[in-house]
Amino acid sequence: MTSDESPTRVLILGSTGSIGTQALEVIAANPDRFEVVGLGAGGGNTDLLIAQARAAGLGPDAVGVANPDAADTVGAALGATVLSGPDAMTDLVHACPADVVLNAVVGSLGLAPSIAILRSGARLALANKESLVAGGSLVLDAAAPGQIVPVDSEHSAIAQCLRAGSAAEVDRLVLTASGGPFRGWTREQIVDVTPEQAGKHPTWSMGPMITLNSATLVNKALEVIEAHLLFDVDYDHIDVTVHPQSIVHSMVTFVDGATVAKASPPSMKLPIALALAWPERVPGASLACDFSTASAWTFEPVDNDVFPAIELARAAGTRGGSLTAVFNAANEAAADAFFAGRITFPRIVETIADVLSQADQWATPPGTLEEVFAADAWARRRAAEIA
Ligand SMILES: NC(=O)C1=CN([C@@H]2O[C@H](COP(=O)(O)OP(=O)(O)OC[C@H]3O[C@@H](n4cnc5c(N)ncnc54)[C@H](OP(=O)(O)O)[C@@H]3O)[C@@H](O)[C@H]2O)C=CC1
Ligand SMILES: CC(=O)[C@@H](O)[C@H](O)COP(=O)(O)O
Ligand SMILES: [Mn+2]
Repeated sequence: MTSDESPTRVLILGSTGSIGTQALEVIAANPDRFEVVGLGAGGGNTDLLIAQARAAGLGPDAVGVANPDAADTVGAALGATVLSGPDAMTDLVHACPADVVLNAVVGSLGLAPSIAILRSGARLALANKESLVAGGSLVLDAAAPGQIVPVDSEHSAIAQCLRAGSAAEVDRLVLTASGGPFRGWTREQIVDVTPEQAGKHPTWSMGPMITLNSATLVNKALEVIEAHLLFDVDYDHIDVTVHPQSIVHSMVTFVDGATVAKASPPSMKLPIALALAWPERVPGASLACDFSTASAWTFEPVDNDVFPAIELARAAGTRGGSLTAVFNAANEAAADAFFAGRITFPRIVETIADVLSQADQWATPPGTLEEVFAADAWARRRAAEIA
């Protein structure tokens, strides 16, 4: 960016979450480069949202809150009604012209906003991987080339590695996984895992849902689907390796045998800043690796017997249609049941498998968003019944 350019206008959906708050820190550190034009959230933390809106100098017309009661609270504090209700995020996209919209809400409820962002012509800085996994080809069809820029650390890493060669020169994508808090555990050991144990990620501080997904390796399963969709690489050319240090964020192996890796200490500020400024890098976004002291980076295979989620996702993704939406929705419902103490930790992924085994009707490509929503709703119902 040159000094005579105006700042990039950024709208943040999910501003009160882990990604949203880090994005606001990136923006606050670069006021000449970025400007916040709107904020949206669920309504679980009205004090924070009000403080964020005031700090950004936003009026109520640039704020959206899904929960209507929370929206009343936020509106009262900001002096007028804010956008509210289940469509508040898409309404916000329509109300706030932006250059970049960061979709950092959690879950497949991010799908309609992702489509609205793409239709608005803004760049979609995509943290909400569930919207891509659920919407699949519908999301890709709504996007212009290069309009979706990944925020997810692995996919941001792959996008950076791909600068080293052409698409035709790519042999394999290699996603790294931390392995989660139960790496090395047996099937017997994971039976008694509690939500509290599953909420302690070894290397990243993140929201509760993605932290649980990392523990089951469902997060990596969703990321394999995400990588297939974003980079148009077949499932049998996408590998996962367990890298407990979370410093190498993913790799690309090219046809001549070269593997290009992207490394940095675990911080989401780097991929967030890069997605907001894409294709430019933001100086000082994150610390760099320190090679003046000894360190070890290790890689090991995934234990697919104890953690079968990735193999399930490959099978669902390879069969296609809305089965990836079914996978994600079954997981969201099973995760709710686990958090509520109704099922054990291994039953989360077993529930996904059970739901997928009954989901043949959803194997055809969806023609409309409504078909995806129907698959999503069906899978939640089946998962709740099974759980
Ligand atoms: N955290 C991380 O490091 C990473 C996250 N991601 C992905 O980014 C997304 C966000 O994750 P994370 O920040 O950890 O999640 P958090 O749980 O920390 O934050 C979720 C955000 O979504 C908002 N939200 C919840 N329900 C709604 C709703 N109905 N409408 C609008 N907004 C809603 C929450 O608002 P409220 O506070 O009001 O409830 C909150 O702002 C997920 O898809 C995750 O997989 C990807 C890579 C890394
Ligand atoms: C930071 C990020 O992108 C997360 O998706 C992270 O990768 C989760 O860690 P796991 O590798 O344990 O799933
Ligand atoms: Mn990730």
